[in-house]
Amino acid sequence: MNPTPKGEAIQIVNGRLQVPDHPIIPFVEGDGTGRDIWRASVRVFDAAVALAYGGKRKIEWLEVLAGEKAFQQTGNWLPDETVETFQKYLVGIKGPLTTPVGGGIRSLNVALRKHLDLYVCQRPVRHFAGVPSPVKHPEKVDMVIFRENTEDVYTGIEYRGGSPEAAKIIEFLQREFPKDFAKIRFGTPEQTDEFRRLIGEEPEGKIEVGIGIKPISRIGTERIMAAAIQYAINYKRKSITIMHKGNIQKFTEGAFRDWAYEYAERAFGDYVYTWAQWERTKAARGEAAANAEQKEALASGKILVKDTIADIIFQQVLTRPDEFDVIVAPNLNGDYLSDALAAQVGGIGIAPGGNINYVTGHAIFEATHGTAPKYADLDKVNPGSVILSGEMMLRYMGWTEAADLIIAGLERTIADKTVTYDFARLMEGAREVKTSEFGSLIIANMEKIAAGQVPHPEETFGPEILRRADGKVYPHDSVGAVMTRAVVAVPAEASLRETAIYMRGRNIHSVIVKPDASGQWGIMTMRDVLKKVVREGRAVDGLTVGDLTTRPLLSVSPETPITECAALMVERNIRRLAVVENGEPIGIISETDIFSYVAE
Ligand SMILES: NC(=O)C1=CN([C@@H]2O[C@H](COP(=O)(O)OP(=O)(O)OC[C@H]3O[C@@H](n4cnc5c(N)ncnc54)[C@H](OP(=O)(O)O)[C@@H]3O)[C@@H](O)[C@H]2O)C=CC1
Ligand SMILES: O=C(O)CCC(=O)C(=O)O
Ligand SMILES: [Mg+2]
Repeated sequence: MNPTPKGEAIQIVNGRLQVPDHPIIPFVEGDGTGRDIWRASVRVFDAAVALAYGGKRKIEWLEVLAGEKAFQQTGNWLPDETVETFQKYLVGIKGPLTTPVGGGIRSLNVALRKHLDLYVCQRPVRHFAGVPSPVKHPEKVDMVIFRENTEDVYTGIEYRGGSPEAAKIIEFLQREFPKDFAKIRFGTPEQTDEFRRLIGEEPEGKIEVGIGIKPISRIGTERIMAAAIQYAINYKRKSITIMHKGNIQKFTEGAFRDWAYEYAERAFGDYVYTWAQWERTKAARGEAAANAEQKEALASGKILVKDTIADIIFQQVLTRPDEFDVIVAPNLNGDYLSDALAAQVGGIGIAPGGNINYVTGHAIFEATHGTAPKYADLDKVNPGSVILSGEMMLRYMGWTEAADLIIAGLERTIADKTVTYDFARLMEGAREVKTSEFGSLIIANMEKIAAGQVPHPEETFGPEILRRADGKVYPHDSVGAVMTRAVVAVPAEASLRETAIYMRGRNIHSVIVKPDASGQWGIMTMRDVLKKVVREGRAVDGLTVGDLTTRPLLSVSPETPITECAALMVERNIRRLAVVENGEPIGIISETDIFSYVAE
């Protein structure tokens, strides 16, 4: 390990991350393609931070060893020091690490998640304009997988067929649960040999049955569900789908579904409406009453919590992607689904993730893909997944400006059709570039965007979600503590129809309108559409958001006491206000936010 760099540790105080200007962030470069990818990615992270904060902030990187490099240098695949360093510094990032199939070491990736109890594997899946995709409407894919990250068959309690351990478990089942033992198809030498004879093979007089154990707990289910619901509330997501194979695995995945529903209703009843509620109402008062209840709940802004069985979900996310938003899954289902969904938006080269414990604050960000060994050291693969994992890390730290810049630089680079082999092979007119070149182009584009030399790509592509207040702490009874922190900003030229479709899809009632020539931000609300278009009988086509925008923004600061804000809203007869800090909108405060505060 390198000597500890100058800088300070990120800490968590009263459940909030405290990020110094020079945080020490441990990283593992990873095996295989990890080396090329890390070299390109770290340059992008450093450039984004430097451009966003003009030298005031800087990440002090601390390399820690894991995988092949660790084994070569220390004889240990995952040195204790690595785990301790991630423990100490709270937030880190890693490249992929190799796991052999059928034997050898257990996964180091999984070991790290378990050591730090990183119970959330958060994998956003969204489409970047211009990225090639095998589906017709990749832009409809905007989902976030919340994969439970510490339980399930991923726990790794397994016994090799023919081993004394497997024999012991089988004997135990035979003795204590004979009915269940009888379900093992080849659990006795007689059963095994009978089939061997049938296919003309010699009997062997022995059994070889591998045994795996799948633990799924109530508390483990509740904490992943809590993270998913909180995310859906914070980011105005409209539904949460529980993915499970509970029809077959009744007491593990079936229980996962039931516990998730129960918890959602118990802990977040004011925010969600569940299909379990719908079923109960249907049983008591009929289907029409259940439908009416659901309709009313969703109209009031509640998030729909539903479930889907794990096999059919793979078809539904392809054929009806707009019906899926946040997806909560047990460990293995989430693993499968994240690779499959990545394909819909351009593949695993652009699939980021974060392993997070929202209680302790520990987090290690990493790509969804593995080491892709056939491409190792060829400077060929797409570094996009690690770059976007770093973008998630910066957002988690509250360094939103740097994160935004990475997204903008990446979007511009893709829009320019300068891409790595995986996109180039599917994109007409693309110029294939190396891993390192792709990183350099993102940096060059970020520099131009920061200097205002090229339009920010989001200005061309429509709605942008501003998350300027992520990670900031405001006084308990102030607007900042209860406001909605994700602000949807659109350019005034955006079409009204497209914006209305976007707002309806996400159940949002207002959008912030980007500054006009005088630098003033504006707002357009659902009510403006009713008042200025529908009531007046105007045709929607041809109208832009700018036609309905109110400028300047009527706003409050995040420090405004909630009582004062409520008085202003009542006095002016308005339902929502922008929250502005240093001249920039950082949130929206609505009647519903204030009502939730009162209810809590
Ligand atoms: N978190 C982790 O560290 C993970 C580690 N692994 C480990 O990685 C090793 C290899 O696993 P494997 O199943 O081959 O899966 P990989 O994800 O490593 O690679 C599978 C295929 O995905 C494509 N791919 C992967 N990374 C990129 C990239 N950066 N840019 C473009 N395309 C990419 C390539 O497709 P194509 O051939 O079409 O070009 C590649 O052949 C295993 O030991 C596995 O256990 C796996 C997943 C996660
Ligand atoms: O640890 C590994 O090797 C594979 C892990 C994996 O595929 C994942 O977590 O998505
Ligand atoms: Mg995987």
